Amino acid sequence: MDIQTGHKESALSIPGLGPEDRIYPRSYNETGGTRLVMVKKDHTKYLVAAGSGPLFEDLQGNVKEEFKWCPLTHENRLVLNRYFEYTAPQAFGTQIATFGLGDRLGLASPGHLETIRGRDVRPILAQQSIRELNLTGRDYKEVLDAACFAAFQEGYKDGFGADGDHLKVEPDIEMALRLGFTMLTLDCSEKIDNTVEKASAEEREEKYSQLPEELRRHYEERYLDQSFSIGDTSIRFDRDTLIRNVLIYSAAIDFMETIYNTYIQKAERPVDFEISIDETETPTDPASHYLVAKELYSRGVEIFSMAPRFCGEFQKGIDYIGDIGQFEQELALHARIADDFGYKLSIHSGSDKFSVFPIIAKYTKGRFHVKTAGTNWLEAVRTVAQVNPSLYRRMHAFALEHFHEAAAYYHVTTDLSKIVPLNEVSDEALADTYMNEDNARQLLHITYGLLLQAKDGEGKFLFKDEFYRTLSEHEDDYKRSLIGHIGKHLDLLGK
Ligand SMILES: O=C(O)[C@@H](O)[C@@H](O)[C@H](O)C(=O)CO
Repeated sequence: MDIQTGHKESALSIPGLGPEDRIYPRSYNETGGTRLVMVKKDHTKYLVAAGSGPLFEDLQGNVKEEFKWCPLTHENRLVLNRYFEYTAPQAFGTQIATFGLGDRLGLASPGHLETIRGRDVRPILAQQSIRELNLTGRDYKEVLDAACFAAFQEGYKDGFGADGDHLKVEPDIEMALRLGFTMLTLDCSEKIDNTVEKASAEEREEKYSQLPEELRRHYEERYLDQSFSIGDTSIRFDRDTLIRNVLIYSAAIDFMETIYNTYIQKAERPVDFEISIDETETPTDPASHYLVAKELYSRGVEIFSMAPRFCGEFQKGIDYIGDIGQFEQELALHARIADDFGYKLSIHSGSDKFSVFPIIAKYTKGRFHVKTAGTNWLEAVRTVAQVNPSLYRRMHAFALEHFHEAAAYYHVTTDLSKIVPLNEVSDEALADTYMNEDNARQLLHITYGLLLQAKDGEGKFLFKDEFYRTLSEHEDDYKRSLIGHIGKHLDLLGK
């Protein structure tokens, strides 16, 4: 099979590739006497090197008929990073919109890059939380390898990021930084006191009085009975408001400062630092967002983005649930706070929030960070439903049986009784019936880990191997599905 390289030499003709195999022409590169391209043979991808030179020598692989066939290993990914800077992740800072495209399978990034290419937004391709790693059985090396190889495969040279997402403890932060992640999302949910909103004023006073006198004085001197402007809106911290915010957020703010001073300030390269306070029971009042931001910046902590918990529901894989008028009112304030302090507003669980994307685009003035992950998993499931109905039926039935185990990891309000029974749906109607209905979307969304890890009595994967093989056989179908669906997200975000 030949690849027209547009180079003065003849086309690169690679022996041993059959009609089912493929060459990825955008991956083609030449350096120092080596010609390199990515191919897929028998549903396995390789880097194929020809010629000679340091790159040919540095890549690990088997030489056949003067071609070195190099597997997509971590070691070969590091070699690519050394020779081709665009295959390594980078930080982006606060001035350009960024879009998180968490890829639980390690298969979605080529489609993501095809979608985002040429748009005024940059992709954070390697974005997985520890929760996702635990549920999929992957690690950060694999996540970052897949993203780097995708950039090489697609010849995407505009830069991509790598987000250690929802990190809560220092060992995970150290591991992500050591592996070269360029963004850290610090999850402060376990430092936020959610009991405060349910307490009485007397109980809050009592709890507040037990805080160190120095801490109480710190906040009272700076905020008590003070008013602050957020655009045309003035916020004021009366005693009860201040006490509530100090009880809810002061430990989290100290945690943010410690992590910033310990890791971000001392990092050897730029790291985008995101604060996540979205996965808490307590919606983030704009006044609370302001106080957290004011405290951070007064302590010298500068961030890339902040993810508040918005009013309403940002549930996984479905549109916004709530009063859009109230959402718009509060988002305008959240966006203004982020703008005034110079960071970006971050929107978590951004998958499919189509009804609020125009509002987000408007008030962030197109400078945002939006995170998605589950929606590209669901597009993979949609593709399987279209081309391998038997596999989809088996996965769907398993998901129904194990849904409640998965519901422990994600907050959803799925009503299983509203999901049409499988035996009432034809093969041809599976994708439309289930991938366009909220309850079925959430059923398949949150059970991804159980589905991918499920094994039979002999230790053989029930679905995973067939799932990956099906997506490999229908690589272009999956890519088209992603381009359409993720493209809809970006179109509505004005990108
Ligand atoms: O599912 C997860 O654990 C993560 O992908 C998400 O929580 C992520 O932070 C996100 O908001 C993507 O929608």
